[in-house]
Amino acid sequence: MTVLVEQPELELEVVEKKVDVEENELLLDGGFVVPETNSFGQTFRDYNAESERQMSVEQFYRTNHINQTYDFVKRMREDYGKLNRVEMSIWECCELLNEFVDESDPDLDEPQIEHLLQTAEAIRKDYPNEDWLHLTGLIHDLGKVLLHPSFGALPQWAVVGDTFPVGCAFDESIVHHKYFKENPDYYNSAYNTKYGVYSEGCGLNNVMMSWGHDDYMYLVAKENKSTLPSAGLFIIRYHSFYALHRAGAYEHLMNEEDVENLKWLKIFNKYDLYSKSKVRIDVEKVKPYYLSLIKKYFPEKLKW
Ligand SMILES: O[C@H]1[C@H](O)[C@@H](O)[C@H](O)[C@@H](O)[C@H]1O
Ligand SMILES: [Fe+2]
Ligand SMILES: [Fe+2]
Repeated sequence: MTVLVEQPELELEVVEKKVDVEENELLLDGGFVVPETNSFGQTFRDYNAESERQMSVEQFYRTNHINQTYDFVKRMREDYGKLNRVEMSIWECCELLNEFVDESDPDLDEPQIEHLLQTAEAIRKDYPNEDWLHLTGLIHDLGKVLLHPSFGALPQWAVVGDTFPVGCAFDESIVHHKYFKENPDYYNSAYNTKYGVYSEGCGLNNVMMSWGHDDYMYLVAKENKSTLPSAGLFIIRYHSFYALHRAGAYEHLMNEEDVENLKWLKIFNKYDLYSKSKVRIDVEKVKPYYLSLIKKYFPEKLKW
């Protein structure tokens, strides 16, 4: 049976307003105050600022860039795409994430569940009618469960951090780009050109992205027949693809549907990034609302 999923409508005017706001970090974004600095007193996503986390984050990206090759990604997609490891609900997965801290993130050292709820609640305030977007906020990082022993306890470099296409040249806008010089694909003439194994407008769906929590959670949602709209699935799959949604690289690989979905991703990104703070959310208070959304868009138990 094919389930037809309604695509949310995005008024262009709204997008333009949001984009304007991006230029001035202090302006309100439909109610959400975009903070100037992260909880360490630095600007967000400053990968060079001297901080407690700078060195470990850079070390993280070095290992990530060396090991994310076309062959590695292909193997991981095949293996983890089988979804034969665990059966659990979405909420159970949120709870599993409680113990993990993301080593790639210069802006956050809180357990992941805090980040999920902070993102979702910030979106909910500004977009009260887009319940699919609230749920997308809650689940977008659930793929980090790959760090858990029942998923083979993958190393951080294979789970978190920004993502990028493999199979074509690594764009200069990617964080700590210099470490790609130690990646074997960098010297492979099939992979190191602008298009590599891809073609103009082929669609991101046909592009292999570095392996991590985004692509994995997308596979989980899709294979378990989530009824989230395509924009929701797109956000989950590409939210770490900063070279695209922030720097505008790789646009030549997008098709028309990608262009539409990218508008929602840009909105989402502001909440994902700037809601990171030390302000705790009362989990028990908001839990019933999110359980009702999970019920609407997902089966009770999912294969992971
Ligand atoms: O460090 C962060 C973190 O791992 C996020 O979950 C991911 O989406 C970002 O792109 C990354 O830079
Ligand atoms: Fe993420
Ligand atoms: Fe996130």
